[in-house]
Amino acid sequence: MTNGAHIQTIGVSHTYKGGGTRALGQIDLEICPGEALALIGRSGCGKSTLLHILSGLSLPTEGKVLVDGTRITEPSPSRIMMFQAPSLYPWMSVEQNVGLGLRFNGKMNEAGRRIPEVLELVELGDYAKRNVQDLSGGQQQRVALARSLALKPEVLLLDEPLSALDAFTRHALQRDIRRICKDLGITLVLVTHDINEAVMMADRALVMKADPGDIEAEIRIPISGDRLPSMAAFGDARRELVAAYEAAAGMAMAEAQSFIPQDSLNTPTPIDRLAAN
Ligand SMILES: Nc1ncnc2c1ncn2[C@@H]1O[C@H](COP(=O)(O)OP(=O)(O)OP(=O)(O)O)[C@@H](O)[C@H]1O
Repeated sequence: MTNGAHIQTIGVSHTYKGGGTRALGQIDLEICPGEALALIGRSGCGKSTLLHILSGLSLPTEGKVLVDGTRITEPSPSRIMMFQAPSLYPWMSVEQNVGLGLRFNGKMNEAGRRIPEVLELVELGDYAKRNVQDLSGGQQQRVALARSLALKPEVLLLDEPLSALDAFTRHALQRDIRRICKDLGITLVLVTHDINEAVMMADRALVMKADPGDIEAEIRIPISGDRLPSMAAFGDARRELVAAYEAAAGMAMAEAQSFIPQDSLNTPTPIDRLAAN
């Protein structure tokens, strides 16, 4: 269990060198310890740029990011970023891949205890000795998640890590990542194009607009316990988010709806079916 980190951005703006694209206008936001926050918006509105700045991988052109009151100037193993590709070493076993973060951070003395612990958390306890090449895409993302968790991060930053997965696997991971972060007290920030993913995973969603990237709306998603797309509260939050997305993107509702996987509009999703059995 960590305390989760408190994150604050003060006047953060970013202009890329070269082409001079102003990717972010002026972002002032606060994320509470242990909160799950989604950044959502059309392509090019600056979601990934903001996530990279929160991780310390990029420094803003102006403004600053404070984590627990301290200005960040570089990446840290306490703030882990996960991407669409799980980036595993294919010739290594599951446990060797999970131990890589510990190895690179000089913490191999913790491997014997931490690796089995985090493999249990991601439900891969029986897969420790397996080669990662023999795992499905969803299981490989679970290995990458276990590798991140082994470092006991205070912040997990997700840049659409589930977008390449099938609907069933994706829903299961959305549920499990939220549960694990809540159980461990990790502050979660995720970038997604998928409105359902935001409602499945986040306590709050920030809807961004482009030119320059800015926060246009904030939607709270106060659904306690397990979330299912068939719940009335889920549908309410999704409708609110679609309306905000539509306004931010300057598009018609029908066009905004086309960004949402149709399988979860009104029909039961794989997760609903799982819960019903
Ligand atoms: N390395 C770069 N150099 C110059 N401009 C960039 C660079 N990376 C991103 N941009 C520009 O900055 C703006 C914001 O890009 P960013 O990738 O943050 O948006 P995004 O909302 O994450 O988009 P997507 O959803 O497509 O990933 C865009 O106009 C993009 O073209």
